[in-house]
Amino acid sequence: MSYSLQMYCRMVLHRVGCHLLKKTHNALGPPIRRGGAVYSGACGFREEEIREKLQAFPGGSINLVKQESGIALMTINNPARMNAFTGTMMLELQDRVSQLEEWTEGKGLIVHGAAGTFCSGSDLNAVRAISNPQDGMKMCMFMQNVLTRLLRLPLISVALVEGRALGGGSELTTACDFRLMTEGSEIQFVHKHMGLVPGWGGAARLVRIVGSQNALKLLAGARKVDTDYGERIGLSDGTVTLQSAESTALGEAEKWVSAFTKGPAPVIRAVKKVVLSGRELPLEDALRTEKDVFGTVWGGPANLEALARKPKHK
Ligand SMILES: CC[C@@H](C(=O)O)C(=O)SCCNC(=O)CCNC(=O)[C@H](O)C(C)(C)COP(=O)(O)OP(=O)(O)OC[C@H]1O[C@@H](n2cnc3c(N)ncnc32)[C@H](O)[C@@H]1OP(=O)(O)O
Repeated sequence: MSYSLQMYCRMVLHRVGCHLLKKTHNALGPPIRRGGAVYSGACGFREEEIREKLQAFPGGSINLVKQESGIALMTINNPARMNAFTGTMMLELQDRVSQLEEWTEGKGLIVHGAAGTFCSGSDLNAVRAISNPQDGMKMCMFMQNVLTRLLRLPLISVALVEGRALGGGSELTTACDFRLMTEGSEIQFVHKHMGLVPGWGGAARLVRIVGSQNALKLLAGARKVDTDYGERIGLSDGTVTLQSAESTALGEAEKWVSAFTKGPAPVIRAVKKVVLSGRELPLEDALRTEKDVFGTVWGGPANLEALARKPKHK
């Protein structure tokens, strides 16, 4: 076959391949599918198996209030155990994330702990009972799925840290867009002291938040992060101080996040989506996602109303 015929055939095959790839990409939508889990049956993850095991460890709850303001409050509630995650709380966290994925008016989320402390990680009684490698890996995959979906919610999320955030509790803080800490609170990745590394996705997210050197210090040193150090390395986005005798840390956190959720829900949710794809996707995928999301707000009610107002951004 002559060279020019070879080149022609290669060009045709290349064009057909690109066309099929483009059709597949458009059909599947952007790589970050709503509620995109990391592990599925396709990679041997049998969720029903771990759900059954986690059911055997009851106690505590994950409470959720979806407010008129568009800001939801999620409470890690197991105060007798410093808000440690029992098995049923892990399952409830998955249910609450599913509810938030369906909340189309939502704009923000504050995750906090009951009784003035954040969360002391997995319930050690449950951990001891599923300490074999197989069950440990299944729990790890389950919690990675749930926390990845939490971070990917089209809501601006804040972890409000009061008291202590330890182990899995420190990992939970990294599954929010922002972290606010109260005076005297501490975030500590204690995993090394447990002979472990993070398993709920906390290491992967921590590197993206504070950089690999700081992540190494926090994990290899199991270093306590207080408000000053947290702000210095970028793990904390602010220290919550009570403005009056009546104010509460939760109220101050709501004021803080409200600065970013003011505006129509479709626009705020679109902002989170384009930042999320910029954070997670290769450039060209992120650009395509941005184009898709732009198309949902361009000429929409908020855009047309703003144009009619002849806005002046003082
Ligand atoms: C992927 C990581 C993940 C995993 O591997 O699955 C983990 O998160 S492993 C768990 C990591 N967390 C810990 O190791 C924290 C252990 N707890 C503590 O260090 C301390 O309790 C504290 C959180 C620093 C608080 O100390 P203190 O103020 O002195 O209170 P107490 O220690 O007396 O605690 C009160 C009460 O709560 C129970 N508790 C606390 N944390 C847990 C926990 N993670 N699991 C189960 N129970 C917990 C503690 O036992 C006390 O109960 P009583 O003994 O009945 O009084």
